This record gives sequence, structure tokens and C-alpha cells, in this order.
Amino acid sequence: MTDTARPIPPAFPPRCHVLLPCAGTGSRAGTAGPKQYERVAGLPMVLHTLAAFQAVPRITQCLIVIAPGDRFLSVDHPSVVLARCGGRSRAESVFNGLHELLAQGAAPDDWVLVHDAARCLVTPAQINALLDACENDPVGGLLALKLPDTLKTEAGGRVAATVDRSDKWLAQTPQMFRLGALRDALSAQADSGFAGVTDEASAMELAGHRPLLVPGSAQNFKVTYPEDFALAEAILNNRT
Ligand SMILES: Nc1ccn([C@@H]2O[C@H](COP(=O)(O)OP(=O)(O)OP(=O)(O)O)[C@@H](O)[C@H]2O)c(=O)n1
Ligand SMILES: C[C@](O)(CO)[C@H](O)COP(=O)(O)O
Repeated sequence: MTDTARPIPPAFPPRCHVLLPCAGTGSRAGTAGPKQYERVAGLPMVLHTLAAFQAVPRITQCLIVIAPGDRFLSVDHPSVVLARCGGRSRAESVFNGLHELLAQGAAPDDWVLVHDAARCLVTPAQINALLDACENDPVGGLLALKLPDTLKTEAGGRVAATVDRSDKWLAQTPQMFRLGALRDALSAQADSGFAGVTDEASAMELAGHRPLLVPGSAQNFKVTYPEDFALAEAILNNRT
């Protein structure tokens, strides 16, 4: 085969897409509307999240998965796409978003970084740390945190046991995998309604992969409960 006849790979080096699942209702947050649109430090939470990824030059584009009837968000930027394909669960929203990325020309070999819209404290430095650790890895991986506290199991409201925590990590996002591999891993769980798939890594694990654990930061927490908003606001105000 001559040089001119050699097939040209779709993109080399592979592109890095971001997928923000942003179609939840935030039932634990106690807000009137979906928590990702609550104003924190002057902006709807999801726009802080988006800004962190837009500050990373290696990111090609961001796809934000919103609920079909969502009228809360409009973003006018050439590298940001709103996809109204949110599903009944986070996993379904991510699965639908992956199909949308592929339909828009992303390649199965491209990387995708999936990140909760509600994790609005992620920083460009943390995103770069994940990219650096994973871009030459055969599987990909996730930001995660070693447990800072003693871990207990419970039975009937009392301690059943103290558990060895030396091999336990708390999963965060972003989680970074090849787009096609993640689509296939989630596809295999679609018939069961994505039961047990609480993050992208768990789908990859069920497909037989062992994602890389990349140390994250305690500040990259997910805004979940009412008290989390004040902490997020304080940290964001302190940064600016
Ligand atoms: N059907 C869903 C459910 C969740 N998410 C998104 O997944 C991220 C993490 O989910 P979580 O914090 O659990 O958000 P909610 O499901 O909105 O919260 P809750 O479980 O308290 O209702 C959020 O950015 C949320 O918008 C989504 O895109 N589609
Ligand atoms: C994906 C995730 O952020 C990893 O910690 C988390 O599992 C999402 O939250 P949920 O409460 O499970 O929807």
C-alpha cells in the first residue's frame, strides 16, 4: 500500500468531547426548579461547570444534555451544543448524549469526558490532570478521592463493622473513555434499564474494563443537598 492509499484516521490525535448530563430534577436539593440552574456566585451552576471545560484548550466541544421540555438554558457559543435528549436516569441521559455526539460527527475513537452539570467546582487543573493521566491509557479513567474518614457498615441503625478503607475511593467526574467503547458498554446495560450503572466507570467495569483512578479534589463535590449551595458559593467567591 502506498502512502496516498493509506486510509486517513478520522482525527489524530483523537478529539476530546465533553458531555454534561444536565437533565436531572435535583429532588434532594430542595430547590424550586432543577438545581443545576440555581444561581451560585452570580451564575446558574451549570455555567460555572461549562466555563471550567471551556478554559481547557484540548477540549473540542461540549454537548449539554437537557430534558426535552427544558426552557431554562440557552447557550450561544460555536463549541457548545444543547441536546434535548435527557432520559429517565443519568445513565440514559449519557447514553442518549453519546448517540447525539456520534450523529454530529464525533468518531468512536474520540475521547469523551462525562461530567455532572451539578459538579460546578471542577477546575481546569483537575480536568488537565485527568487528560494527562488517561490520554495514553488503553481504557481511560475517572477522578476519584481516597476516603478521608473511617468507614462503617450498618445494621439496624448500629455499627455492624469498621471496614478496611485502604482500597476504597469515592468516584467523582469527569470520567473519560473512548466514545465508542462507552456507548457499547452502556448499550449492553440498556435492556436492564441501566440497573447498577451509577457512573460511566461502572458500565465500563461491567464490560470487563478496569478504569484508571486519578486523584481528584474534595472541592470537586457534587451539589446534592440544600447545604451544599452555600459551600459551593463560598468556594467560588473565594476563587474569584
Ligand atoms: N435523568 C437524569 C438524572 C440526572 N442527570 C444529571 O446527572 C447529574 C448528577 O445527578 P444527581 O446529582 O443525582 O442529580 P439529580 O438526579 O438531578 O438529583 P436527585 O437525584 O437529587 O434528584 C446532574 O448534573 C443531573 O442533572 C441527568 O442528566 N439526567
Ligand atoms: C456519577 C457520580 O457523580 C459519581 O459519583 C454520581 O454517582 C452521580 O450521582 P447519583 O446520585 O448517583 O445520581
